[in-house]
Amino acid sequence: MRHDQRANQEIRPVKIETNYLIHPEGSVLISFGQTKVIVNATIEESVPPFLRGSETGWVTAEYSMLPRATNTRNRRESSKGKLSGRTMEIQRLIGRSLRSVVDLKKLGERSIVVDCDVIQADGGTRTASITGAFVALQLAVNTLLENGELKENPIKENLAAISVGILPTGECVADLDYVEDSSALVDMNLVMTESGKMVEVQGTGEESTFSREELNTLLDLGEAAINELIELQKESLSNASVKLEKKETNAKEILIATRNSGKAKEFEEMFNQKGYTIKTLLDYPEIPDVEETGSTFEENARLKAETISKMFNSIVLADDSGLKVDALNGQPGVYSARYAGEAKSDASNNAKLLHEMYDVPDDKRTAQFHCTLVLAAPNKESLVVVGELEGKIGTIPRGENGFGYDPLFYVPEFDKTVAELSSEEKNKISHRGQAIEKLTVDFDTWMKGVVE
Ligand SMILES: O=c1nc[nH]c2c1ncn2[C@H]1C[C@H](O)[C@@H](COP(=O)(O)OP(=O)(O)OP(=O)(O)O)O1
Ligand SMILES: [Mg+2]
Repeated sequence: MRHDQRANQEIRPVKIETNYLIHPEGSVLISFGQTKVIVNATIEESVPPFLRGSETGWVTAEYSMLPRATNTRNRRESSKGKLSGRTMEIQRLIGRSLRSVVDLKKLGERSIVVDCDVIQADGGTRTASITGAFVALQLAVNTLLENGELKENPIKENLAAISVGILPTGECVADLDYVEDSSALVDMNLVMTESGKMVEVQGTGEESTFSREELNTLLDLGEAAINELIELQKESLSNASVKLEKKETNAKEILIATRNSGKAKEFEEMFNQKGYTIKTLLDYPEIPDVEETGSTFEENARLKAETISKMFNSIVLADDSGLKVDALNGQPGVYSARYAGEAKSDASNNAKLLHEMYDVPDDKRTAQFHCTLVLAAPNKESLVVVGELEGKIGTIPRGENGFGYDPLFYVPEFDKTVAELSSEEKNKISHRGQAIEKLTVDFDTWMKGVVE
């Protein structure tokens, strides 16, 4: 009898949670009883030097264990300054195993890096890593298939791994936990594919020997367990794609990477009219601000859209806008929000603008509101559109509507400032309204590239 009452062929309860973390292209938390491993797959658009120009991809893995994954604290390998032989051996095993089921030509000249981080160890961490790594790899490949980067699935078949062994009682068992593993007479790691092909058999007599017949029994136990694991992998992957489809039927929601409530209100009005609901970063207070380090509206809008799109692994729109005053050589431009300082106060910005413009005569007070919109999706070239509104800088603030520089932006054709226009009137003529109209025109063609 096993110490935890399992039957000899019985594996521990296995759970595979997909999309565990939000940043990686493929992410999985896999647990075998108390053994828990986080596996993340990352797509990189480059390959190791020996494959450059070969149109062949690469799959590789790294393995590590947190200090308190074990009963007593293990020093981090990073603080020791070198990887142990065990770590090297395990990460090579994981990489080899994954590559055995990937057609690297079909993957194209890109790499998938699979990180296996053991957060709790209770035996079988390398086999749990391999079984989870396959799922993370498939999830990452799915993102390439979904956004059209890949036309054909490079994964040939499923792959999983299990440990088997012989206990001091002479019994052959599957999926040893730490207690069993530390006293086992024979210890074996088995990696196999769905079609029953072997990828790796690592069997060792620990101060003991085993017969050919025992080897056969171990292989049978392992094969049965691996088939079970492959079923679980498939189940978790199909649940993950159901979630994705649900996300797509919600596709009428668009995330806008802004924290400006004035912009948010205008986007909401304009997108609601087109049958979309919106979310903004005001709904995600925990996400840090994206630093606007660019020197053009486009650079900043790209920074905001592409950073948040990667983070959410979804389509994201960003707006970078501002006021360009001719008499000030186009200033404040990209610095509009921070014109009077990092506090980003509309009142101080308007006061500073009036001050800078106090001696500029009426016919030299021309200005433009500019808006660049960038729509970004993971692994896809972004869509960029712009809109501009011509006007003049007033001498006293007028009107209560809108936000930002609206009370000082005079529109001759209405004989009003933008802050005196209704939101409907503003949206029809504004830089943002014009940019959204252009976006609507280009959206369908761009979108086709996203879902194909
Ligand atoms: O329709 C407008 N009416 C008046 N003022 C406007 C408008 N559109 C932009 N602006 C001004 C406000 C802000 O001073 C700057 C945008 O700076 P910008 O970095 O794009 O936005 P932000 O930092 O307020 O929010 P976020 O980056 O989170 O979208 O231009
Ligand atoms: Mg900003």
